[in-house]
Amino acid sequence: MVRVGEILYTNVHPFFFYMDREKLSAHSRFIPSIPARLNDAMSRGEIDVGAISSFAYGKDAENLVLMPDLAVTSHGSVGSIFLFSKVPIEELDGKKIALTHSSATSTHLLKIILQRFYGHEKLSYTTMMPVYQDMIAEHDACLLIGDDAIQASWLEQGQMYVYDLGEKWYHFTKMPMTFAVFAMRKQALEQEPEALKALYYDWKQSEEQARADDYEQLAHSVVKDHGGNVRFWQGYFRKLQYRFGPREQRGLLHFYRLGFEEGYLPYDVDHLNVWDIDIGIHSIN
Ligand SMILES: C=C(O[C@@H]1C=C(C(=O)O)C=C[C@H]1O)C(=O)O
Repeated sequence: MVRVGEILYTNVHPFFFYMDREKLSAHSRFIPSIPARLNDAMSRGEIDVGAISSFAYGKDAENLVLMPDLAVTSHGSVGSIFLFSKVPIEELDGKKIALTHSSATSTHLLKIILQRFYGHEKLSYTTMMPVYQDMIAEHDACLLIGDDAIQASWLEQGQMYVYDLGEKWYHFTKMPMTFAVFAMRKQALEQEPEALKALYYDWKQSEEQARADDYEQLAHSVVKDHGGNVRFWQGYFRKLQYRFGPREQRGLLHFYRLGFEEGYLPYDVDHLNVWDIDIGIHSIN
């Protein structure tokens, strides 16, 4: 049985919406959670495959392999990873920032942006539950991701400075930013290649079907759970990129390089191990 991590946020829904879960249940068990929990479960060997934070792949790269061409990426603004701040971003030095406990990529991305790109030196970070009002009550700024960030942006009435981290990353690097990757444990690939192939083809097919429908059916279902309207969600999905080609890979390697230089990664992740279904694992740098 393959244990499959399923991120609960809307941004990964295109991959899961049209999956044939009944057919897959013959060999796969789905475990839904927030990214940070799935990252930990993957590194402890409690799940075998699924979407995790791209940062978590960097931390555990030697034990993991990436599924080809699946990711959650933005080329510029992402629409659901926001820093809400009481002061302009240039004035955040010396201030207190609350971070959502659900993220690994965006929390490190924020630190890189503030420290490396804005040159801020003295920041205090507190990791918290993603409850906007609590976070902002005692801090100068807070970082939210996923549906929590979207909901907070709807609540916020224009009193705060709101920064989209995908846009900031693009502004300073001119590169895309990959937030989630689909990774699997090397051991699982040795033991369950056929089940992993079936999952891969279903994820790919689901994403293609969602895109071919211009995300309409998917958006209708998201409105029921999260509010908003169909056009909003269609626009959100259209803007996100679900490919993981050479440009996205270069952007991710650049993120790892900066993460290593800033001391967040224990080693320089200078290549990605990607699964080629016909050939096996190959290294990209
Ligand atoms: C685009 C997003 O990407 C998510 C951000 C993640 C992180 O910061 O660790 C992890 C998984 C992604 O699905 C989002 O949540 O808004």
